[in-house]
Amino acid sequence: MTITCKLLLENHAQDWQEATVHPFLEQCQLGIIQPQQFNTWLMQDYLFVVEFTRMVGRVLASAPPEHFDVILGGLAALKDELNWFQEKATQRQLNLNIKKQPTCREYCEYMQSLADKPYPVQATAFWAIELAYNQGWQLPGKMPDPYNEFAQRWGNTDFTKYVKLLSQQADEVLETAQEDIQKQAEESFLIVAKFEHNFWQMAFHTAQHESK
Ligand SMILES: Cc1ncc(C[n+]2csc(CCO)c2C)c(N)n1
Repeated sequence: MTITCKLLLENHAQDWQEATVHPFLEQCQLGIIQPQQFNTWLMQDYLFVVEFTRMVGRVLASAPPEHFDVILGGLAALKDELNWFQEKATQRQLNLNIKKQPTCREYCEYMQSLADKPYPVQATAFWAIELAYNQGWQLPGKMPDPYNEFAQRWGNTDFTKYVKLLSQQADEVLETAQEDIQKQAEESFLIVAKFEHNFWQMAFHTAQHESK
């Protein structure tokens, strides 16, 4: 049987729940997240998005030309995204010239390792990483300021449509992929889910002295 993005979400509902539902996001929604927790997330996520941008560049390099439109759209959005992170950091007087925490570093190393994987595996991981934020920031419901800006950024309908297109592209190539490649795609989905959970944990359990 062919694996699809929908089936991955159905077959691994528990793992996906842990990736997208977390006290960090719930406490943003309640307006009670501590600044050092939020700032740790913001700074580490900037470093993550830098590496993610490189990953998307490599996904483009592996993709068939019919998939370029969507991926190039994603890369254009990342240009804006990186500038926006810098703006947010400046507003909060955060220095982005910092080291990655181990969880962030391991996730980034994993994204680098995807370069050696067949395109259907890369396309599945790419979709899963984007979906994690699309759902995670949307599920808790309307957030108070200043978190609403973050929730809107990744929970809005245009971003949801873009993530849907990513799933269609992944499904399309999974359909003709050999069984062992489908298996690798499934593994990549589970690894992304685990790293997403760990990333929330990292920010949520940050110690005060580690936040700057
Ligand atoms: C840990 C972590 N996982 C996923 C994303 C999702 N994401 C990566 S780049 C980007 C902008 C649009 O492509 C989005 C939403 C993230 N930021 N951080």
